[in-house]
Amino acid sequence: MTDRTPFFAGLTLGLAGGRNRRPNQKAAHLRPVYPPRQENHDMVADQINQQRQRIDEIDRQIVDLLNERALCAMAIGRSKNAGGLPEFAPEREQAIIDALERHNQGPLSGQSLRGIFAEIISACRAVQRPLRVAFLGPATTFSHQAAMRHFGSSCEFAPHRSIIDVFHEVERSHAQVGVVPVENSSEGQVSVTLDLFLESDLNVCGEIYARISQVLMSKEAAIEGIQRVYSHPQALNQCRNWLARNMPMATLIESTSTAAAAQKAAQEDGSAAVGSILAARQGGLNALAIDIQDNPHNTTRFFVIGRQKCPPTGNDKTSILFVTHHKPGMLFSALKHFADSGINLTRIESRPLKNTPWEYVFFIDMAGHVEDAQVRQVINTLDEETRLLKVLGSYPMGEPEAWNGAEQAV
Ligand SMILES: C=C(O[C@@H]1C=C(C(=O)O)C=C[C@H]1O)C(=O)O
Repeated sequence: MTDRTPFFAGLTLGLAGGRNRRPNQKAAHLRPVYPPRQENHDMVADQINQQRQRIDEIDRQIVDLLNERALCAMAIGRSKNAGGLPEFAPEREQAIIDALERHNQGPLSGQSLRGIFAEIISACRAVQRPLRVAFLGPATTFSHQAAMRHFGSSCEFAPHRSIIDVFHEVERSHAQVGVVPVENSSEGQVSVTLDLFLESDLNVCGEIYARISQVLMSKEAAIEGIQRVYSHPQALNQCRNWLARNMPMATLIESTSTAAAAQKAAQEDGSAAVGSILAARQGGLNALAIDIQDNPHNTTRFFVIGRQKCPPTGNDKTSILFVTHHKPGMLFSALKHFADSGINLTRIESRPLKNTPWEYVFFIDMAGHVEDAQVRQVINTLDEETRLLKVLGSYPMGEPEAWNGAEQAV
């Protein structure tokens, strides 16, 4: 991806018009820094130099240690190849991050540490074999960003035109994993994804929560000149009130993705797009307003799908789907098994069964792993009582992303 200078000009403009900052209030990093008074100057310079030398020394040690770590990963990769095991081991990656968070004494935050180790693990995975990650493209969609944050940048990211293509790529082994949206905190279920699980044999082997900050972007310098706003229907819905309040005269036009909308806005005068700050940057567009989603806590949950199953980590979720017999009390009876076993349900959703009108398939997420005795037992009972039951997978419980605001996403 290339940075283009106009984006930065546009971003500054956008921030001034953004929701959280008054026009003349400068961000701390933009305030002028004055040189220290002359008498302190030498002492300060000396202190800084000393610490910088120390940092240079530490950085060299870090590089040596990282290479030592990569050599271990290569050796593990060779053993896995010999044993026919997949290179990607999500449960091990989760265990590493959890243990390091427990070990961490600060001042680095847990979130910083997670980001750093996502990249370290990504690089060590890549020396075995780069992980190929299929996602709903084009580049810069929220799926792409969620995938990059979760898997680090040392992967092959493969954009696809539709969610069904992402499933197919993983099914055909063209990619080891795929990232697909499953639900949004404002807009609810992503029905295409749910429906595909009925037909597909892929497993859910991870979940990613991504805070969604929507940006209004355009090659125009101000909102006033904009007649058309492009975006994915989900994104337009997420910003419906803001758009009605701030640009009531603009026509809203649906696109296949937020990234495609940004491309359209880059080609047309008088047009804007709603999408990610990354899409604005990629398209060289001005960010005219940031965080325009009506719900400030707008979050999308993604599933990582793969052909492999994920062993327990001690902090997992399990997703299943089932179809009950069409008799009174069947859903109640199914849910009662979970209640009786004290299993915490984290989501329940239904979708119509396509080939049997007025019958439904239920999707349930629960705390626990399918190898846990209690979860196993309830699933076995349900299997006997229902017309169809499918375990979609057990996977490490994801953590909702801490909110830094759109500026940090730059
Ligand atoms: C090195 C391994 O392979 C991969 C890389 C990992 C790492 O860099 O720590 C962890 C898990 C795997 O996805 C391993 O399985 O231990």
